[in-house]
Amino acid sequence: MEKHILVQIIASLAVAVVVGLTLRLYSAVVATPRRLRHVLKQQGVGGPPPAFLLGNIMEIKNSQVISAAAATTGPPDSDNCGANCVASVFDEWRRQYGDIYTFSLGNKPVLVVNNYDVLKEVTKCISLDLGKPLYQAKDLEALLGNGILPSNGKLWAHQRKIIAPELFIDKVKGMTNLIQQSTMMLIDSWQGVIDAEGGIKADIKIDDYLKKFSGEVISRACFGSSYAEGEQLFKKFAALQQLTANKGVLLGIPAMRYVPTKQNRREWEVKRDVKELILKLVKQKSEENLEKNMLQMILQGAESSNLSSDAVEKFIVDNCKNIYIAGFETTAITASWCLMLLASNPEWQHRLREEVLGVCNGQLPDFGSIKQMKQLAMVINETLRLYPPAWVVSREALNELEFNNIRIPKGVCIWMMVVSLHTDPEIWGADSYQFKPERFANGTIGACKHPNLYMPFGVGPRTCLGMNLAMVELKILVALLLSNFSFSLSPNYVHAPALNVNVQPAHGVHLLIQRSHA
Ligand code: HEM
Repeated sequence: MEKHILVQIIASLAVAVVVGLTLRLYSAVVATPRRLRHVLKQQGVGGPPPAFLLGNIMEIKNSQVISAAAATTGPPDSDNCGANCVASVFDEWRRQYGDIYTFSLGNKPVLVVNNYDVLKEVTKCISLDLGKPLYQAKDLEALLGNGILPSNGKLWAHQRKIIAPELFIDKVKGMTNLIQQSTMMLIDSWQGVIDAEGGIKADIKIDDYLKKFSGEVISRACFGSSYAEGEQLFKKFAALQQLTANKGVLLGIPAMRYVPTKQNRREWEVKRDVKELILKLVKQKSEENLEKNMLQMILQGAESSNLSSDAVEKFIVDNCKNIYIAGFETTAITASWCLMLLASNPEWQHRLREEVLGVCNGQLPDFGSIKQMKQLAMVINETLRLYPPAWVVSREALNELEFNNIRIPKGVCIWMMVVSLHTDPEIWGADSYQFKPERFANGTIGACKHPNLYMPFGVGPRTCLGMNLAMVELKILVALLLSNFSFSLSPNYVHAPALNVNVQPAHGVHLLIQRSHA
């Protein structure tokens, strides 16, 4: 009899657990997203109807496939810039539903904001209630962990306090030598290819060389190692990034990241390898007892945080991963796009070379001289306008917020479509899709109607910490390359901006590189 009662109790408990879990799942997947969309709809914000579980992911995915088919050979068409590879479906929704609309990323409602008054308030908001989307921390866990890029609240503030001073402009000034040396290594390798091909010019796919360059700079500047020492690590990062990008639509599906699919198992394995490699590097560098660099600061920051030893390890590994990932590919891709644009616009290439040679007067470009290269700054700004590596700046309302009388309930994400805003004719004028660096002659303020909507480095308190380093790095690199070579597009170049994690050239950038004075 007693046994019978026990079985009944266990069965009732099991039913209660199953019902509880089902209700929670229903709430997370159906009821909450529906309620959030309803709150927005009541305020006149519409959008495409979401499909069960996937939301609108398939429409976005299909529009990217169509955009990828728009690849062209030769110089880029005036409207085939970064905006072309991502924005088609978003532009269509904007036409249909207006400047503010909502779509669903899996079960997550996302508010896309193109309205300037609302954007003005979002970009100025400094509240910790406007944070990074929580889905990013979950979906990109293997890649970013809980480092500075996806974290929020007190943890984020603590990480920023540790990392920011290491990237202040006076610190970057001290990195000029190593940037010059890393560029000279790149120049030597291109000279070598040219020599092997007869000594005058060579057809070179530049992307991997530029990645090696930016990897060298970030390894030496932030971690006191070299690209060669960190090479294995960079390869693992690339593998992790590719595994994340391969997930495509699966990324948005709730709980998919826990399923031991072949892809997920591979991701867990690479993640373990990355952790081991970083910890080995940290151990080696702290034993060398060199001058303090970012690695040492992250180490100190972790140790002073009253964390358990596992948590200290995680803090270090996650933040090292974040710095590498934030600064490595973004800078390399910008350099690729910049050289592609200079190769397609010989008159600008000529103007910049004249400027560099005039300012440097036979010396290497350095921190002082690059400040005088106004046209170089204009070209880099224009590159980042047309091909911003980060095509969207995203946030989540971690508590209810209000912008320009629009109530944004907790849990709604906000997307600022950088690629669309950077080419919006209302902001930049009728020539918004064209490469015209002269628009930046008087800085961002003179270039467009709403300067806060030029956001290649993001906005507000979460603005890119590596902006100074990236700009100095790009200026020294381009100035030195222009003093040594001239560039034209190779017949092998296929222009196809594509969306991976960043906006990048799908088939790489092939240039004919000729030795100057050859
Ligand atoms: C052309 C090169 C680069 C571009 C276009 C770029 C762009 C960005 C963007 C768009 C964000 C997000 C901002 C936001 O959400 O508002 C960001 C964040 C960040 N970037 Fe960069 N970045 C570049 C280079 C670098 C470099 C070289 C480093 C470091 C060595 C770096 C470190 C960071 C960090 C640490 C954050 C996180 C800031 C935070 O959340 O508080 N970036 N970057």
